[in-house]
Amino acid sequence: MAIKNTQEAPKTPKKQIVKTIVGILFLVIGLLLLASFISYFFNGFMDQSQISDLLDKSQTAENIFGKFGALLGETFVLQGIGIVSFFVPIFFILLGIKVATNWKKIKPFTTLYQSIFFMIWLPIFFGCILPTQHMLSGVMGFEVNDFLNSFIGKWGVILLLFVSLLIYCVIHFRMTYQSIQEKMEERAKQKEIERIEKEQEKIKREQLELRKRKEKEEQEKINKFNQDAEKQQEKDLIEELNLVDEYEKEVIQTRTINPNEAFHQEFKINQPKEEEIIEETPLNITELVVEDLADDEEENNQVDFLSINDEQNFETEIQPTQNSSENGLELKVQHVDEEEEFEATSARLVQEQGEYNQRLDLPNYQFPPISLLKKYDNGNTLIDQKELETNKNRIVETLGNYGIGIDEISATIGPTVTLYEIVPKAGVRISKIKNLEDDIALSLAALGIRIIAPIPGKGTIGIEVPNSNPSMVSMHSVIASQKFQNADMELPIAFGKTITNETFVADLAKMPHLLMAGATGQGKSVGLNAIIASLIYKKHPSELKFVMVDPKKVELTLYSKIERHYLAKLPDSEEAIITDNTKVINTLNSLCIEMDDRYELLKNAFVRNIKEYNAKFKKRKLNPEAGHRFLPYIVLIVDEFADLIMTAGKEVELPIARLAQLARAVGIHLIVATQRPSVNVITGTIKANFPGRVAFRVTSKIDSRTILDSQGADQLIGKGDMLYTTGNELVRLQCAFVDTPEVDKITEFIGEQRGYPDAMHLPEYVGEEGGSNLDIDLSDRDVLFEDAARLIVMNQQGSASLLQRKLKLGYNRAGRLIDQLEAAGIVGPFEGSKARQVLIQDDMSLEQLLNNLN
Ligand SMILES: Nc1ncnc2c1ncn2[C@@H]1O[C@H](COP(=O)(O)OP(=O)(O)OP(=O)(O)O)[C@@H](O)[C@H]1O
Repeated sequence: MAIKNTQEAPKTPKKQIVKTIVGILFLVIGLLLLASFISYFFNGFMDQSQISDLLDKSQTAENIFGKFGALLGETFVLQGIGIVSFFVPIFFILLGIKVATNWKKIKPFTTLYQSIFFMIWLPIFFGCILPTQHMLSGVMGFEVNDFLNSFIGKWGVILLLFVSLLIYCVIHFRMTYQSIQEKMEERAKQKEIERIEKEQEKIKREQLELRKRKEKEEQEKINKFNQDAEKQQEKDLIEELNLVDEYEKEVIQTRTINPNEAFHQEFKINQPKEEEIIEETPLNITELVVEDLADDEEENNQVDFLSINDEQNFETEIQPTQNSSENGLELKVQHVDEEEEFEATSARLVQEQGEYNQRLDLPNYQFPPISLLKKYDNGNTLIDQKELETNKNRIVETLGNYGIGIDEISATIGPTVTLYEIVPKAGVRISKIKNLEDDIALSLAALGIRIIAPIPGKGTIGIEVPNSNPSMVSMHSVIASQKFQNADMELPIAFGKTITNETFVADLAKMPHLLMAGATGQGKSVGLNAIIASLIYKKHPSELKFVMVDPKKVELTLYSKIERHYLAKLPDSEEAIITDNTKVINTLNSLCIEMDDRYELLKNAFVRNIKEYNAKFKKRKLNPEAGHRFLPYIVLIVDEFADLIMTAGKEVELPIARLAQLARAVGIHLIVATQRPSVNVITGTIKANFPGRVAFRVTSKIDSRTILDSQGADQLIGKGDMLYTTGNELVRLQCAFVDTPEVDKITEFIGEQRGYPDAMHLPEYVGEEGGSNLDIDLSDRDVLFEDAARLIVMNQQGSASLLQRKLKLGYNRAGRLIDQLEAAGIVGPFEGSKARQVLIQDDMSLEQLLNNLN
């Protein structure tokens, strides 16, 4: 929809003409005075006598404008105010330009007003410090200084000049103590911002280098993997070849001698006797063969030929082996045959049983119907023509005030914001519009103005203005959309709608990990629910598992209903949704083990990623007896990452970073959300491995930079207004809204259906704190062991958190100490949520025990 800018009507030409003429006259006067004054400075003394009689033609002046110029110089410069006379021509020049052009930036009267002080001050100043230089002070400066000198003395004049200058500065530049302080603070802030920017840039550079390094490493890994695979393949082939070789020999012998094993023995041990036995034995096929053997022992091939003719199956077994045993070239023949045979087997299996269908695990599983999601009344964007017109006028006006002309302006109405696209007049600098961001926001009296200058791919400038009546984007509308329903993606996520009201669908498998940030109450949890719902609407329980970490304990609990369908957990844990931060470490490490296991499977299957692997598995080319299985995608969701980092630090960061670096190929994807996108939560390593970013509204520009590497998230308007990027351009979206009752309905619908017996079990991980006391070697005690023992006995409280707090330790070390204390009999065994019992009651007994230990 386009609104054309109405151009200002031109002024009447007559008025313009008069103005132009007057302007030129002023300009000429100014230039005349200026040239006369300059000329007077060089020739003034020579011309002084020439102007005594202006009408005497015999007398000529050196001044550029002759006697008239000399007279002007004499009057203004020498007899008047000295060098400051130059203010006069400058004023006329400015006035001339102003009148002729009406150029807003030129303000001659303001300039005059501002220079009056110096027109008085400077002549007195020159009169005081250079009393003989009349050209500088003029007669006025000289006389006034003379008078003041006689009145208050030379030092009095100097003081007067200094004080008056100071007062002028205070008034003119508002040079108060506070303002100076503010300026200094501002400068310090500016410096701080610059420092942060530099740091961010450094981090960015480091990230880039890290990413490059990672890619190189990964490439090397892949190369090594391929080489290993090739070597292994060759080795396998040679082994098989040898095996078949041996087998061939065995078979030949068996064929020639069987069915009588004893006969075979005899044949082997004593060949000459053989003939005799044959003679005595009634004629049969075996005898025939042996007979042949005896007749022509050198021609083994013949024997084979006969044997082959004897039994069809035998032929296929012997033929290739026989060839391959001759030289290396036939190796390939053997390989091809086996592959063909293998292909034939899998093809036969597929023909008999059909392709493997993982969904048959739960054949009657019903996907939740879309009707479980609520339709919101205001699903369609309401166009308020008046609001559009007002905003357009204000934008045009504001830009006009800063001298930015507009050729064209158009509006695209989105669910929460309207994008006004501007085509500026030729020659307008883009940075100028960008700098006016705050002014435009002020004049539109709205939060959340974002200026996109220029809009990538278009030659226009975008100004996003929030709608006064934003419309809700329902989950229903995005799930029901063609775009989502027909999405040909591995893990499609319907985030919401773009500014052009199109459903926005992204593939988590491509991202491959997602970092989400936003201040509290801006829509993070709703966003997570939208992601989970999108995946559930597309993926069968056999194809997707979630690992959920929810330190807030309330956000993801609803999903416990679908534990037996969609969740994965550690084998020994009761709850599938992890709310205890200490358990997270085990789960993350367990996921790392799962990742390594999956890589092993991929390696054995000679494929590079989960998609190829599963495709091969479905074609029944991978033997389940060799450990192969259909691999569901695993999506790890962490709702409050800052909390985890605070409590477990590196112990969480390392497995997360490892998963983020490597897990994409094996179908493990991470979605990490945080309220606090500060650099100590989202560290460089984490950031470098999470290319997908979603930012809801954050409170500062710095937070926005941390999450998006650019500002913008601080200007969002909240309530699901978000920016999404995968490293290229930012996309502004309105996140789809899915309410708790809707999630409840979906999980209930799924939960009521038949599921797996339990949540998917992740591999077992025995953490450092997981070992039994029997494993603990008390001769290798922690150096803080005695301190910890004394602290526990003194407080009579056997908890790791006490040690963490008082001794400033990480969780793991405190846990290890507690285990050692338990092994030493100072504290009792683990009692769930209660603190451990302290078994030593006083210091004396403790010292005794410690002595014994030593
Ligand atoms: N996409 C959306 N559309 C409309 N309203 C929304 C949307 N997302 C969030 N809201 C509104 O904002 C409120 C807070 O959202 P949400 O609970 O997701 O915030 P949050 O960022 O998770 O907060 P916290 O970090 O404190 O949990 C919601 O109750 C809802 O009213």
